[in-house]
Amino acid sequence: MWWRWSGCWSSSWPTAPDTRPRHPSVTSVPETTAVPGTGRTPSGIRDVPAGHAPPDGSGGGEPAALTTLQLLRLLGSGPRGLTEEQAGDLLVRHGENTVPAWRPVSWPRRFLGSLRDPFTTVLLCLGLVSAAVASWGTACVIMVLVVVSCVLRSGGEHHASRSMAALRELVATTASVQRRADDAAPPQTREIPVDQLVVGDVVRLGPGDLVPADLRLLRASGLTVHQAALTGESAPVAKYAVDAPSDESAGLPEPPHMCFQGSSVASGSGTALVVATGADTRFAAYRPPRRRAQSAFDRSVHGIAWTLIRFMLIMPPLVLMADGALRGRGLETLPFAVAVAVGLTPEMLPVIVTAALARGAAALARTSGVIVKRLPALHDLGAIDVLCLDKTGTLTQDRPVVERAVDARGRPDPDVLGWAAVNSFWTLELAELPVPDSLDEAVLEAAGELAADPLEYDGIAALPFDPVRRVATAVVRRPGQHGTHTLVVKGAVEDVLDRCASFRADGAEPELDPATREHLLALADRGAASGLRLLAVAVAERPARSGAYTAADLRGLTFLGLIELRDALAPSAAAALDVLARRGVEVKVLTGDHPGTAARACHDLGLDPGEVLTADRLGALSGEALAVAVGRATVVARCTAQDKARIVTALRESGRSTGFLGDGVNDLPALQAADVSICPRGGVDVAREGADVVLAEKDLTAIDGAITAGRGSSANIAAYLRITLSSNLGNVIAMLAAGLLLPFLPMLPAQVLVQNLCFDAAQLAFAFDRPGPAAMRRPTVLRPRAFLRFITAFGVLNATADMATFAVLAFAVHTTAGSGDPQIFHAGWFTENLLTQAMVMLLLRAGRRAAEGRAPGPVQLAVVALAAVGVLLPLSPLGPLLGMYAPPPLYYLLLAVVLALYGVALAAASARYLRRSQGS
Ligand SMILES: Nc1ncnc2c1ncn2[C@@H]1O[C@H](COP(=O)(O)OP(=O)(O)OP(=O)(O)O)[C@@H](O)[C@H]1O
Ligand SMILES: [Mg+2]
Repeated sequence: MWWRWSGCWSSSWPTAPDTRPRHPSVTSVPETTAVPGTGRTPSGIRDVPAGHAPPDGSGGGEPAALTTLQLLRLLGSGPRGLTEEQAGDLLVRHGENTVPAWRPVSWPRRFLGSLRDPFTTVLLCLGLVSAAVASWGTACVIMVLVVVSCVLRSGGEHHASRSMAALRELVATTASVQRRADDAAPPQTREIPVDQLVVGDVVRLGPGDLVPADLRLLRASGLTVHQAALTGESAPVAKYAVDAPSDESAGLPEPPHMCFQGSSVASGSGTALVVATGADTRFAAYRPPRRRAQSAFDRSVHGIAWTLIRFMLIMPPLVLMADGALRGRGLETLPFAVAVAVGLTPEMLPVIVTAALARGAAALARTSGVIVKRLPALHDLGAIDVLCLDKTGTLTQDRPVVERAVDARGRPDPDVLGWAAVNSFWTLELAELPVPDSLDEAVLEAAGELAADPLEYDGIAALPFDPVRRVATAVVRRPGQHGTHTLVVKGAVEDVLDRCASFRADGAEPELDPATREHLLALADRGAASGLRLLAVAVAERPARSGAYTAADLRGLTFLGLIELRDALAPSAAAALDVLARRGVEVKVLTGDHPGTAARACHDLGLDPGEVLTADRLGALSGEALAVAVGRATVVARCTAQDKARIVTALRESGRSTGFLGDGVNDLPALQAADVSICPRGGVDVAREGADVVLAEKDLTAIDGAITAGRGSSANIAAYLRITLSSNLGNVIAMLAAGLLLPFLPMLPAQVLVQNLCFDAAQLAFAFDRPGPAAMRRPTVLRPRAFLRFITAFGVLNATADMATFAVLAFAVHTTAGSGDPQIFHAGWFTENLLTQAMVMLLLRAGRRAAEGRAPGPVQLAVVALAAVGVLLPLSPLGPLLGMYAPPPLYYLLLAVVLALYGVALAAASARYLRRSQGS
């Protein structure tokens, strides 16, 4: 939006050549501060091109080329941010910060979209065939079927997407913005919804934040940014503030002093000015397609659908040929053949899928505050058989408390805590992180009680904690000692020891030999084994200098000691782990922490840690070998973000449905790799934004609820498919057989279609069913082969009942009326079909033995309505219109016997099926 101000461009803004370091891997704060008024105002004068086109990906446009001061003036802002009033005006004038492509799809467009469904296409083709042979009745009924299913589907989808959008709002991303109540007031940092941001706002960035708009950096500290969504480059890129950019740096496609919407902060922090929002951002112009791999459930459903479509397409010619060959009938059978094919279509499948998932998701949000952001993720949740999670905050509460601080000899030493506090204070202070780390908070709190004062030192520079190096560094200066800088480092024990050359003990600083190193690692292992989290602390003195500090400076440190912190276990974790195990979900803990700490936490929660792996031992393994190694382990410790992702990918590729629960920047790649990504609401923005499922709290119990809801929805969808397809198949077999046996068409096309419409309408009730306990016990998997076996077996059973009906019908008609009337036959079979269908709906519900558990209201209603229509329609005035006359009373009596026998056979077969599917 910045070019809306282009009217006030001047061609004589002063700028200076860029004298900043090019690519500092770490930048100390004073060097990158680019806020005007700090005495480093640009000197030289140069012409800046006026009034250019909007950013076009060819160089970041003018915001990248101007000096910070010019840009702030141009946007009417200042380093302290806008006032609330200014921001309000700008918002009204230029609109919200939303990308147009994210706006919801309209109802009519959804309707047209639903016409593209393969089943609908096949139905439309069949309708055209009927119209071509002037079978108008069939063609009309098919059209009605198409319209009804499309209206239901697009209506359902529209409704579902609206409620999804409302749910997503609840977990929408916010931005930390710095604004002032009025001109005189000091700036205050607060969280606002991202869509309220305006050009000129000053925002704060921290690890895991999404870049909320296109930004120009004012200050940065160790900032690296993932730009994969824009550039495809997966490694984080260093970003730093530049007061007066050179032509060369401003001309780069992604200038180092600009951050663009669509990227996210990997490490470090920064303060930045918003230069473009909404449709004017570069991301709005270029939105890469985000395609996800199909989940196992989608693949099975698609596989089954396409098998059916092929079957439907060969059906009409088959019927025609058989009838032609055996009965000498010609093209007049075509409408019937078409109707048979239509009868096979589960055209309500998309409607049921959307309805079942949307209902499951809504119930989940209501009852446990779990928000499913992508509907199909709900059935993927139901299919999870391995759940990987991080330790901190999931198994533990992530509220660590310092237990003690010890020196290299293992003796309590308050100095160690004092230095740790200096490190925590100055990294937080200099890096301006929006939220402090829980370990830092704990250190500062404990140090406060000791009256240790980090303010005795002056902060020079900071290298905030980074999950790859696992250390945080502060550079400080003692008052009065201007010639010396002290590097204070704290972090994971192994990583700190790797950077130490000596250790402090009893006032001396002997060399750190391998034996002492082993001894110190053993000291840490002992602490970890009792469940403590550990931080090692080290320092080094260096001659003062003005250049930036980098990770390369972290060598030759002096080890001071360890801080031991206790992080209580999450109260509900033990019970939740137990439930997950009983539900057939294997849990794996992938953590960045010490193997001992992780193993102890698992042990205390009743999860056998077995052999504890560390990620470096998995280093060389990949693919299948990695999956096998991880398959045996419960804990993999010292994982980097990439290790977590590698493990999740290997598990997935070995055929397991893998979920991942994590909340940090170091969990992001694994979240992206998993079949289902789960993130608590308190997780970092970028994790929450990309997650499929957001939990109200980081609580394992909620996951169990979500998995159950997923299994419930999938079980209902599977039940719909099994019931519809087996009865449709049964009917087709019976129709083909009857067509060959009888001198007339066994069912008129219109009858086939009306019957089909009744089945479909009744089965919509499955979206409301509560599946039985058996469906909830194991991960839902739809194995197409087992599935096709099921529908064949039950289809044949159904066809047998139909044949028996033909026999009793012939007998009843023969003994009472003496003549076989096609209309009576049609009516008799219609009634039987709808009644058997009603029985099947009751007896083959998901995961239940016959008659186990009462069906919920909608299912009962649908069953009763279906049976009533079956019996009453042929007797009503509509009967003759559809070509049906009432059969004799004797028929109903005999039919009751057939139905009773069928019911018994169905119940026995379904019990057997349930036993076998549980056994496998
Ligand atoms: N703020 C910090 N300063 C210094 N060191 C830290 C800090 N936070 C964590 N560490 C060290 O880094 C190690 C790994 O931490 P990391 O944050 O990567 O994993 P985690 O969050 O502890 O585990 P999980 O992956 O289970 O969430 C910790 O064991 C700790 O020693
Ligand atoms: Mg974490």
